[in-house]
Amino acid sequence: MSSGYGKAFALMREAGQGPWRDYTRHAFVEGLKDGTLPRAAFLHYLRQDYVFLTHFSRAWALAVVKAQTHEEMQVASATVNGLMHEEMMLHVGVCADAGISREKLFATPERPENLAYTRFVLEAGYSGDYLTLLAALVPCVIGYAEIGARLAQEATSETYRPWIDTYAGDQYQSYCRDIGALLDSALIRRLGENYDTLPIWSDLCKTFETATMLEVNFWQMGLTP
Ligand SMILES: Cc1ncc(C[n+]2csc(CCO)c2C)c(N)n1
Repeated sequence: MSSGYGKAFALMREAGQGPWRDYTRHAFVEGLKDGTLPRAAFLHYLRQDYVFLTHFSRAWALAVVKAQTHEEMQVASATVNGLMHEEMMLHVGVCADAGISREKLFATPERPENLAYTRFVLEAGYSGDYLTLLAALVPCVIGYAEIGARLAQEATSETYRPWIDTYAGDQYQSYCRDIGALLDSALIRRLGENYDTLPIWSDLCKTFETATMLEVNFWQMGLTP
């Protein structure tokens, strides 16, 4: 299922396949699939995710700063825009329907698992270059595409269908193919075609794997409102 999101993503996913499986097949994900995830856990997750996306938008803004080409800047700035004007607004809408006001959503206390993940990604952006930052961002972005695509096929309940469709839909899948291509071209531009033979490659894979493990913790947090 890793095909379609580029070569570097497939290699990084392969290098950290244990954590990747824990992330994409977490009990929270399986609960979305069969509809057994309690509504309270889902809403708790969404509120935390709203906070998560605030910091994630800031990290993508750092990618605008660290970019070296117009296209690299465009992808990053379009992502900041999409996150703040679309994805975060979906969360605002679902929470409003569940009686959680904007004020309450904005004031959500941040859980440590959430804080650890976003500050890890931001640190990759502050201290690292564009490649390091992308390696920290990609598990989150493409992981949801993989989860959405699988759940669209395997879901046995309609309860969480709107959530699944957001990530399984053509628009999000096509965006993730672009992100995979961006990662490939950014690596080749800076390191050459044989980037995966260089010492820096294992550092990038480690960053990818750490972000993946932090996604596992985020799902686990979702199960404990
Ligand atoms: C914990 C957590 N991980 C991943 C996503 C998915 N996601 C994060 S940013 C983005 C859009 C493009 O960058 C998408 C789909 C999420 N919402 N929450």
